[in-house]
Amino acid sequence: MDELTAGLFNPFASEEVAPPNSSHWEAKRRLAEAVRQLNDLLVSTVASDAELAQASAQVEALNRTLADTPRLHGTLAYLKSGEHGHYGEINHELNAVGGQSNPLAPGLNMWLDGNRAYGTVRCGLAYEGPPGFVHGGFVAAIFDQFLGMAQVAGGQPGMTGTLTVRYLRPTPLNTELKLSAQLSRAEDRKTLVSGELRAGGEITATAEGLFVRPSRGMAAMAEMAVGNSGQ
Ligand SMILES: CCCCCCCC/C=C\CCCCCCCC(=O)SCCNC(=O)CCNC(=O)[C@H](O)C(C)(C)COP(=O)(O)OP(=O)(O)OC[C@H]1O[C@@H](n2cnc3c(N)ncnc32)[C@H](O)[C@@H]1OP(=O)(O)O
Repeated sequence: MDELTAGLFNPFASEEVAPPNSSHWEAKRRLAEAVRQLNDLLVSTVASDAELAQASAQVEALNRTLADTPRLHGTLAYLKSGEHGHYGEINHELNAVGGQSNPLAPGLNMWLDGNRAYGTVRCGLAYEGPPGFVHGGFVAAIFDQFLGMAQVAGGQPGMTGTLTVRYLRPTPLNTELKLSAQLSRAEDRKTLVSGELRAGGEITATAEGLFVRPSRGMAAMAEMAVGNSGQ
């Protein structure tokens, strides 16, 4: 474990969503929730063209305001600022699948109980693929993140090498989905994790992930990413 992996799992180790660690994240979670609602409203509204044009102008004005505020580009920049918590806390807020403060993320919550990992997630209308059901790419993304966090319990966290998803039946929108996972094997740099996704007690998909700790180590991988986050 290193600076990045130390404490990574802690914020997730609770059945309740871990509360924000500062007023900054509290404020950002509120904004993220408002943007999630905006997403749902955008895909469902059949307002007039004039109303849509007016809404666009309002959002564009807000974007200009936020573009003029101080910004940090990427989780590593947040970590290096020293003001926004440890890596696990920052990832808990900004991760693309699990981040509470990232409106792209459906907001995956997860926790450990013994040697099993559990999680819950709900995907709104913006995640629709087949009519009324979650897009399969998001199901895979949820497994990638969930199994990716579960493998941290094995003590040798790595990057997703291979992820196999078996879609057994469609996964419904606007429904609390339940995840569970267990470590199948952890040897040297490879960790194998398998998991299930359930809706209303029925398994809709299963997955197996093989995670490989990079030969250079995770921290070196992160350093390699500096400059990729846009300015
Ligand atoms: C970016 C910075 C991140 C910072 C993180 C901070 C700490 C957080 C800590 C922990 C949290 C983790 C949370 C993750 C959750 C999200 C998961 C994702 O979405 S990850 C993104 C998608 N995945 C990739 O982009 C991988 C891209 N691929 C690679 O980087 C490399 O190919 C890598 C690391 C997978 C392997 O590279 P090698 O050079 O270290 O591997 P070699 O030495 O060749 O192989 C070692 C063993 O692994 C097998 N192997 C290698 N690649 C494999 C693969 N793709 N599938 C299956 N097996 C593979 C090989 O056959 C070999 O096995 P034999 O020892 O011979 O038995």
